[in-house]
Amino acid sequence: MQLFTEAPVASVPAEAPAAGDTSGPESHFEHLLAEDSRVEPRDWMPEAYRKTLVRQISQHAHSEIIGMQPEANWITRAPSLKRKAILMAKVQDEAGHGLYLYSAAETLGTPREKMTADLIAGKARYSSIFNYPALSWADMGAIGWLVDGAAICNQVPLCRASYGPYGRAMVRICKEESFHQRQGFEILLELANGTEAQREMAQDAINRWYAPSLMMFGPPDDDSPNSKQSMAWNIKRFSNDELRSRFVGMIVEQVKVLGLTLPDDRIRYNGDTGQWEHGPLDWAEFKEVLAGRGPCNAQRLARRREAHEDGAWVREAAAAYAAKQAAATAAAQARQAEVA
Ligand SMILES: CC(C)(COP(=O)(O)OP(=O)(O)OC[C@H]1O[C@@H](n2cnc3c(N)ncnc32)[C@H](O)[C@@H]1OP(=O)(O)O)[C@@H](O)C(=O)NCCC(=O)NCCSC(=O)Cc1ccccc1
Repeated sequence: MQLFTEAPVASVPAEAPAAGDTSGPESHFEHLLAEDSRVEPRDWMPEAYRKTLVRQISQHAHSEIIGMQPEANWITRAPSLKRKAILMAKVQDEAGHGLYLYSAAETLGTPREKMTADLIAGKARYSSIFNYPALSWADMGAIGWLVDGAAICNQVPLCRASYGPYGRAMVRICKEESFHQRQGFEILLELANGTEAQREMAQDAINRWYAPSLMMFGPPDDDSPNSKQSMAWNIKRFSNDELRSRFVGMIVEQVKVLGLTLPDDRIRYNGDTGQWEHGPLDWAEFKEVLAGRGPCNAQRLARRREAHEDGAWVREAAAAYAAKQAAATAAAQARQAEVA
């Protein structure tokens, strides 16, 4: 069974300006985009391009970190040692994704401390999906299948994003998300083939996560202020609606393997447009969640703040150790200089 539809591409190195292209850094930047090549941290870039990347990459990093919470809540309640080990590994992977992404954003000149401060102050966005509660074990299946599935659909094209550090981080992240999606699907498959109560639990989880997972792709194209410019800069390769349609086409087939249903009887393939269509989504609810008034926004931020405060001693210890190492290195260099 095909779980995701597009293979990640290898990174394309930034090329030197073409012969004759000596008219300045702006034209080098335009040349890189025209050649569909990578822009690297050393390259000149318009301030608006830098700002857009910091916005998107930091939001993405925050989503990975906040996104650990709904599943971390279930680690102690996983139904077996094997499930517990798998879930723990998955949640750790999400932390790793957050760290790659913060590192990618830092290459644009924004320190991680600033991004974290914005998040815990409630000033930064993270994906709407993580403001919904995980109510049963079946939600671990639905999150893996639908949430990681939507993340893959959105992120595989980002492997070709024009900014090198972002695109390269996405290649690795997509490989891991693909495993996450399979583990979620497998949880649901086992429940779907279990007792009647387990089957109902799986269906209930799909019913609750379906619409929020479709909203992960962002507002409809005619209400997406950033898409046009991000596509012109080769950051986004497809529009929000195109990716949403692709995702619907993927899960509508996969749900048949589960023997379960999607809570949407308006799904159909439109042969004229080549797009999968779905029933209406509640965009008023989406806006409420983005405004901080979703079911779990307050809880997610409070938990993130608490974890940051609890981690203060680790940051202090790491800084003290680094200072000690730097002093020892400086002393050794001074001794060597004396001997020489
Ligand atoms: C597609 C989009 C999300 C939005 O397109 P854009 O062109 O950037 O914006 P557009 O003009 O269309 O929107 C207007 C405004 O609405 C905001 N907004 C839109 N949608 C959302 C939303 N859903 N939630 C919250 N806000 C949203 C948007 O920021 C903008 O506001 P701003 O102007 O900033 O104030 C894009 O940023 C992207 O591809 N990001 C990278 C992928 C990424 O971040 N993935 C995260 C999930 S990772 C994951 O799940 C892995 C995992 C699995 C399991 C467990 C743990 C982890």
